[in-house]
Amino acid sequence: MSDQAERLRTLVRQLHGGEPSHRGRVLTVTSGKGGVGKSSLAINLALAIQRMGWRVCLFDADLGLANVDVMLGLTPTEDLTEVLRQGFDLQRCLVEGPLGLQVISGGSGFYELANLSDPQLERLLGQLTRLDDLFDVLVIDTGAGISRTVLSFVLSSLESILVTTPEPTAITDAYGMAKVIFSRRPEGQVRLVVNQARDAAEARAVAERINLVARRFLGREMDLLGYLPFDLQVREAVQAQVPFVLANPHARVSRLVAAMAEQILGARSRPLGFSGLLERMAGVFR
Ligand SMILES: Nc1ncnc2c1ncn2[C@@H]1O[C@H](COP(=O)(O)OP(=O)(O)OP(=O)(O)O)[C@@H](O)[C@H]1O
Repeated sequence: MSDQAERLRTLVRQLHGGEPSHRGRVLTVTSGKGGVGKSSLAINLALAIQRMGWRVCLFDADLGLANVDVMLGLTPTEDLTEVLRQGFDLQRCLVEGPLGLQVISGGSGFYELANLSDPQLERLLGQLTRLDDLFDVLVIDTGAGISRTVLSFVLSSLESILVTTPEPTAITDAYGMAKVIFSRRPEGQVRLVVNQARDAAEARAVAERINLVARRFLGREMDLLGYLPFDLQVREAVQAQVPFVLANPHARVSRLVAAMAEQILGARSRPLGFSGLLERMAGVFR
């Protein structure tokens, strides 16, 4: 573990001549339970931020079972496995999406991608760090749960958006994820999004329920970034492969996502740059 931490630090020094570049923000969108609407939120949030004028890269880190490209109707030309096997530049995997959003697909149906070794994860994070000059914001859509790969991405970023629904199973798993994040990345921020909530009151009740336990057992709590109601337009947008913020920019769900984007970008930023990914991953392996 400590060897890997040292290798990561050396890599950061090599990449930046000893100086972190202090540029972009890295946001991970994650969840404890699968199927809660994480990818849908990540895509629409990335587009809402891009629409505000920021240069955004959306990385689908649900490696091996990625579907952001499908939800956007994109066909990636380069495969992430080649970056890992041959050391290709990650920039070759960038595909342009709507509004100029740049997307990197995590590949689908590749067992190898779903089971990356530590050095492969390291190489991938190193390549992401190199995108720092090209983008203002990197949105990483992680897989669900607390696997090693998911945690590597989540713990390597300082800002995480934790998605849950009001269902008890999703709430329990969201708390589980929050517990891991707070214990292993105490300096980071976790914001909660309650998807498929009846209304703002239900979302606040869900957040309070999680925070009650989090305050008591972890001594921490999460800000409620926002909520989204159940809305068939979200499902229809997935089916039509056109994100709802584009298909129906004035719909309630779209306005709620735009408000989240404004809240995040208006919030105080810690400009560590993408290089922070590796520095913090080194901390994970310490
Ligand atoms: N607010 C919503 N209203 C209605 N349907 C929704 C809403 N949010 C998500 N969905 C639907 O729920 C399904 C799962 O969404 P999504 O793929 O974004 O979840 P996920 O958490 O990323 O799943 P996974 O864990 O498999 O990656 C999709 O069919 C999506 O259209």
